[in-house]
Amino acid sequence: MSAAEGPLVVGVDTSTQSTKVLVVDAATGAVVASGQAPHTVSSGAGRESDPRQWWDALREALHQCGDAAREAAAVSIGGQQHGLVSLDERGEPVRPALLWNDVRSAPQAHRLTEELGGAKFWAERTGSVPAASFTVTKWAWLAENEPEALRATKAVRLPHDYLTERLTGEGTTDRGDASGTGWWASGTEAYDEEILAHVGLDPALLPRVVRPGEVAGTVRDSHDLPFAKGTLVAPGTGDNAAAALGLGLRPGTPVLSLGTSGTVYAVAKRRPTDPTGTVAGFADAHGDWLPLACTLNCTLAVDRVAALLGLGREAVEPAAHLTLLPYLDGERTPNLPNASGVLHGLRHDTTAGQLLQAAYDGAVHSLLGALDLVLDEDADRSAPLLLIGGGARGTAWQQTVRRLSGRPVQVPEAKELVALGAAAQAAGLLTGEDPAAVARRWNTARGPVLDAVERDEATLTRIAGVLSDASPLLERSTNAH
Ligand SMILES: Nc1ncnc2c1ncn2[C@@H]1O[C@H](COP(=O)(O)OP(=O)(O)O)[C@@H](O)[C@H]1O
Ligand SMILES: O=C(CO)[C@@H](O)[C@H](O)COP(=O)(O)O
Repeated sequence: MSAAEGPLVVGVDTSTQSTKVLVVDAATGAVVASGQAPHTVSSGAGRESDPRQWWDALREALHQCGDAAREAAAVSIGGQQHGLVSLDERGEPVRPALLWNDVRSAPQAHRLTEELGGAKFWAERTGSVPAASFTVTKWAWLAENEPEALRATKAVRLPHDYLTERLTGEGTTDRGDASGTGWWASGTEAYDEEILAHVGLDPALLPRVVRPGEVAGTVRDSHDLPFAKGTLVAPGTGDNAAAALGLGLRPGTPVLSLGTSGTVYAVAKRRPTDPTGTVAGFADAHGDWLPLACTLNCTLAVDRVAALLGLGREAVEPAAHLTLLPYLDGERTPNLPNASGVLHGLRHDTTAGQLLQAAYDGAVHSLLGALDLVLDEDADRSAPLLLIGGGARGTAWQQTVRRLSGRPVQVPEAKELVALGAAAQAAGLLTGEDPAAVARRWNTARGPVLDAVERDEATLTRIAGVLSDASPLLERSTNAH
């Protein structure tokens, strides 16, 4: 037996690049054991992963946790949002999952928006204007490009649903992740029959939406994970909603997450309906809302620039007059799915370190442009930004966010806030507490606050100018993919 004060819970983050698992003492929030195993994502035109690999990675990450995982009284799975997992009648994937950062469905996003009443209709109905990331556009892409795969599909799941179902044997999801599909009406909090009919998706193929605080199921008999039969399984949720739980987030505090995706969000009491499409009007995992903006190019894009230059991540030098829009994967914020990277201001004396700093600046600029939009009008504009995700550990990321936001930046010591939020959700099942209150009791957001510095308006203005002037180039496909 472990020396924990309370029962143990397991929180999982099945994210784009890897699965991370924490075994947590529900009484104190102490992390008793942890594990991590990588995923592979296809390169080239699309971004796909085999869902069975997520299960294998979960098993491997749990194995790294040793005996602690066996003692878990409850488990919860948070994961990358939006991915389309299509399953056959045996529950096996019909094809690899189409991931959130696969932009091939950009034409379908555009077409669906126009066909069903325009951006305002979608924002009012679902909270969001569909971009290529949204599941509904991927379903429409499948219908047009792989009709046989579509016909073979007998169940449609999101990444976290897929793993939860393999644990419990029941098809379930939650409001947070459902709100990123494009077929969940945020006004009525139910699947939208008109949208589903329009894209030819039978609602019977979709999982049941479990309410916050409800048990999604229990661990079934036949599986190869170290959980005991009957272990409670919480609803789980999308990774951003899970991190919001993991931080015990209250309205008015903005979060900037630096991972494969860059995201900026806050908890809100009012249902978001942004017709410009910059802010996605997601639901959070406990009854409020999570207005959020997301970029496709964050840590991976900057790491790629560093690798091309042969530099380490921290080898930056002030970028002076150099602008790099690091849209290596196309971009979602701003909505430029066909874009590629653009460099402006190169001179004989430009250094590699300046080029790298310009990549950081370009990546952070896109996120900060949406910061005020995700906050309620009465939010305190000088409150610290919470910086999370793998990139938050990097000094160059921290300093770039600090300089371009002009705000204090708080970096929580806890590293895996998505998995921690899932663990808090699992703990809430045992104690009857609100998971965000559990996380506050665990004091998960504690960490150093970097003081505000003067905002670098010149750089922000320069990047905005290049973005605007390069607009025809950014809308054009390079045909490299
Ligand atoms: N010490 C570090 N400094 C800067 N970046 C880091 C550091 N450690 C990890 N990262 C970045 O974190 C990213 C992974 O972050 P993570 O939030 O786990 O991504 P995801 O959830 O999308 O899988 C990597 O792409 C890497 O660039
Ligand atoms: O698409 C979004 C949010 O809308 C992304 O935030 C995904 O949820 C992937 O997250 P990471 O794996 O990068 O953390």
